[in-house]
Amino acid sequence: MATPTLPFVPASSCQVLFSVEQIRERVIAIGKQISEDYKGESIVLVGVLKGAAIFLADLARAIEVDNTFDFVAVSSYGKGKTSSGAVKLIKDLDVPIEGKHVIVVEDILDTGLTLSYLRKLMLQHKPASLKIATCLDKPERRLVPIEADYVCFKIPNRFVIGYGMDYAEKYRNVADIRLFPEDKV
Ligand SMILES: O=P(O)(O)OC[C@H]1O[C@H](OP(=O)(O)OP(=O)(O)O)[C@H](O)[C@@H]1O
Ligand code: HPA
Repeated sequence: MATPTLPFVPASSCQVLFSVEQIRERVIAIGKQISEDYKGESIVLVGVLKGAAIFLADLARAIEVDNTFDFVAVSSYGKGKTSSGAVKLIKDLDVPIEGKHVIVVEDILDTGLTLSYLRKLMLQHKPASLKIATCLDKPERRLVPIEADYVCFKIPNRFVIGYGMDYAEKYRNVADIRLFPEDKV
């Protein structure tokens, strides 16, 4: 028997948590903060595919200090909304980060498993410094102790979509950030 597929939930039926304007304001503020913190330095932004691609694109343009970017890819959530707990590296860095000021850029810090795995991995490359920037932080869900240095918004324990964040690979293109209905997963 074929596996039943859930009906598609249109993004328009999901409640807006943060509007395009609210996101823009916070990204600009974080970009400004980073520009002050790294005045006179060069930084490497390391985006975590795929979710962070859109936040990184906006953040990089809000940062005034010299910056380059690279991407890594890890996976733990697969097609669903719950983490399998096992983080796998799918794509490594393309450029060396030894001796560089690195900021890992994430769309969301949830259980912390992804970022604590990545932090260890990045530290093995001996960067001059390592910080974390995340668009969203869901502190109630944390399973391992890790905090971000730059956070656009702290959110409650609800599954969100949009601005790069997916449910089963969909909704990444939604321009704002929305709550995914709890009864639809
Ligand atoms: O703090 P955690 O519980 O580890 O969750 C955060 C991670 O989960 C999502 O990635 P996902 O594996 O869904 O891949 P994606 O970026 O391609 O959506 C998100 O983009 C973060 O990387
Ligand atoms: O709330 C979420 N939405 C999308 N992806 C995620 N990865 C961890 N938490 C989330």
